Amino acid sequence: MWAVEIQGVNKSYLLGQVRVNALHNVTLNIAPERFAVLSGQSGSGKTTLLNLIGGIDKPDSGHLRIADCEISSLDDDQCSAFRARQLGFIFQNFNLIPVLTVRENIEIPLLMQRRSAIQRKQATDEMLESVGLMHKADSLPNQLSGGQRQRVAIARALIHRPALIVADEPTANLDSKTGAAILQLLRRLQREYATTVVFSSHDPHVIAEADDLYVVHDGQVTRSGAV
Ligand SMILES: Nc1ncnc2c1ncn2[C@@H]1O[C@H](COP(=O)(O)OP(=O)(O)OP(=O)(O)O)[C@@H](O)[C@H]1O
Repeated sequence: MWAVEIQGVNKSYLLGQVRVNALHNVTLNIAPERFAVLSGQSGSGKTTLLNLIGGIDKPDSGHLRIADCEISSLDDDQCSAFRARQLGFIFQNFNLIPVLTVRENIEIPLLMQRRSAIQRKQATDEMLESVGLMHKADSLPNQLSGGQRQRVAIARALIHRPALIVADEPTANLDSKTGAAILQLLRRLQREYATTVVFSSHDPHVIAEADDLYVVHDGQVTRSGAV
């Protein structure tokens, strides 16, 4: 079974009267428990591809199987339920909820799964320890540094033990030292939690960490093989 199986996927956007072909006949497979990096220039199609893998958007044609589920054929409710159970997301801009504390942000995926208060507390404490933020549990996101915010986002992405984590340039808004620390943290937890990560970036340090590298160019994807 593949963690991500994509066959003949096409995606275009209508920009006024002009149709922009963002992805053209993309076929790729990612094995479970890999740290897969999508690299490519700005505008090459990385975010479009991650949005399809994460079930945020749908392809015009082709097949997408994620964790053994054909997500391109799910309706909106089924897709939301699938995302809540099987996927974790990490974004460039952190996307934390500003009025919730660090602890409350991290436990959101467990609330969506209606886990009990005791289960949520136990799992959140474990994640706070893993990402080194126990001392910030009751802080709000705007009281944290960029690196700390991304640690919260990593904890939130992992807490429900998803099959796959989709990370769209999560180090792009961080200085190089903080970015390197975030990369190492995610790499360590990806191994510890035996999950698959699909990470988009054009940073050579991220590319050097890849188990598998895919290069996106003008909406087409080629595999560069194990690094
Ligand atoms: N909502 C949209 N409407 C119209 N065109 C879009 C839309 N989203 C993306 N595009 C176009 O699709 C192509 C791929 O964009 P995409 O955002 O996937 O690239 P990217 O590789 O993620 O770029 P970056 O590294 O700058 O984020 C680009 O030509 C872009 O202009």
